[in-house]
This record gives sequence, C-alpha cells and structure tokens, in this order.
Amino acid sequence: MVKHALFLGYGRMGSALGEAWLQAGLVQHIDAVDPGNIQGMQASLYPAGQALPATDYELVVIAVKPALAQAALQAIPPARLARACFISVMAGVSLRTLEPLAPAAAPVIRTMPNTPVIIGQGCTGLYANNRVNPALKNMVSALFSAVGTACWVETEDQLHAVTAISGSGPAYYHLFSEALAQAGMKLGLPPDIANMLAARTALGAASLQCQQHADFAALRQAVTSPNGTTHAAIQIFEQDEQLRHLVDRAAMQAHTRSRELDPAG
Ligand SMILES: NC(=O)C1=CN([C@@H]2O[C@H](COP(=O)(O)OP(=O)(O)OC[C@H]3O[C@@H](n4cnc5c(N)ncnc54)[C@H](O)[C@@H]3O)[C@@H](O)[C@H]2O)C=CC1
Ligand SMILES: O=C(O)[C@@H]1CCC=N1
Repeated sequence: MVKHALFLGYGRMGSALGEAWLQAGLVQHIDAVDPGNIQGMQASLYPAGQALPATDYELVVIAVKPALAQAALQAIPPARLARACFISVMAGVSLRTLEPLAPAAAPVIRTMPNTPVIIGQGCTGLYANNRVNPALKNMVSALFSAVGTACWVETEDQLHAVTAISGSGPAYYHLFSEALAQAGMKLGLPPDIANMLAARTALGAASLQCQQHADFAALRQAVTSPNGTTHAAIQIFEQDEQLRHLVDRAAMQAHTRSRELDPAG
C-alpha cells in the first residue's frame, strides 16, 4: 500500500484514479495540487501556490494537460519528491521530457488510461523506464487493475497507438451511439428509448466482445442473416470498406496528434 501520494492535477482523470485508489485502500492519503474549484473529494486539495505538508511522497501522479507538466512539477519543492516514483497519465509526453523534470534516477512510469476508469471499467497501457523494479511494476499494475484492465507495452512508441485506440476510443463509441440514437429518432422512436437502445446495444455487444476467445467478425456474422436487415445495413458500412477506412484515418490522426503533444518533439 502507498502511504502518501501527490497528484498534480485532480481533474477528470486525476480524481477518477485517486478517489478509486483511496476507496480501494491501495493509497492511504492523497495531497492533490489543482488550481480548479474541486470539491467533494477524499483527497486533500491544495490550490496551486499553497504550501504542501512536509511529506516525503512515495508516489507522484502527473495528471495535468501535457503543456503544463513542467510548470506543475517545478512548483513542488524538490525535497518532497526525492524518494518518489512518478506516474504520468499525460498523452504524448515522453520519458525524454519527463525524466529531466524528476530527480536523477527516479522511477518513471507512463500510462494511458481511459475514462471508463471512473466506473472501474477502464483499460490502461503502461510503460516503465529502466529504474522501475519488478516490485514497483507489480504495485503499479495493482493500482491500474483496480480501475479496470492494465497491460504493459513493449516500447514507449506503442503508447501513441494505445492513446489512439483506447485512450481516445471511448469518444469514438460515444459518437457512434449518438449517430445510432439520432437514426432511431429519425425512424420514429422517442429520444429516451432511442438513447437507451443505443447504449444498451453498445453494452451488450461489448460484453460479448470481452468473452474469452471472442472473434469480432464471427460475432458480427452471428447477427447477420442472409439477405436480412443486418446484411442490408452492413452493406452500407462495408461499401468500399468506407467505415474501416474512416476508422483507420481517425486512429492515424490521433496517433499523429499524440506524437505532436510531446514538448521534446
Ligand atoms: N480525459 C481523458 O479521457 C484522458 C486524459 N488523459 C490525460 O490526462 C491529463 C488530464 O486530462 P483530464 O483529466 O481530462 O483534464 P482536466 O482538465 O479534467 O484535468 C486537468 C486538471 O489540471 C489542473 N491544473 C491546471 N494547471 C495546473 C497546475 N499548474 N498544477 C496542478 N494542476 C493544474 C486543472 O485545474 C484540472 O483540474 C491530460 O494530460 C490527458 O492527456 C489520459 C487518458 C485519457
Ligand atoms: O484527447 C486527449 O488528448 C486525451 C488523451 C486521450 C484521451 N483524451
């Protein structure tokens, strides 16, 4: 268990992780620096500039927007950070940028979670620098497994792909649900029923996809009767592989943007 953690940024992602770890008893106490007007948290909040307690933090979580990483870290007295392990949730920001901002030889772990961590259903890609020992790796796996599924990637570069697929991915599914519900309304359904059908269909389909050995194409084919209604719709999506090309282009664009977010370029 982590006794004292410091969060830099306690917005959507920071607070989702921090509050879940406190709730699960994986972290005993969190001090969170955030200039925002954040209330109703178990963590102790410190507006930026307010003095922190004289604590040696074991864990520092950087959960500000990528462009603010340097300012947020440099505002903390170095003595508070001397023994800490650093976890970044920031998109794009590389170890090359992060390591010089932390004490020399500090363990640094980059992570890419997604918003379903809020309900314990997230998935997180993780990558560690060479200062992270196996015990620390296990501890960090336990933290992210408490909010969903965690996996270590082999290269730091793969985190850009994790960001493009699962980091940003919830928004893609929400957009599809918006479009599906809108189509339902156009076809005469009341908004509450159209929204419920879109969301419940996404949940049911995702639950099937998460079964062991699930084959996405086979699941699709199981819905698609020859010459039936699904076949009629799928033909539209698959015409010239339009949906696949669109998804491919969107993921590439997110991947490119993730690379651009690193101040080290
Ligand atoms: N929202 C998402 O789906 C995901 C976000 N991330 C990453 O998480 C990070 C935070 O994103 P969100 O939580 O979505 O944004 P957010 O805007 O909800 O949270 C950022 C927080 O940082 C605070 N802040 C601003 N300046 C600060 C400073 N100098 N010191 C301390 N705190 C400061 C803000 O008041 C805000 O509460 C980003 O780097 C993003 O790339 C990663 C995965 C998914
Ligand atoms: O859009 C973003 O930049 C962040 C990273 C992944 C999800 N949200």
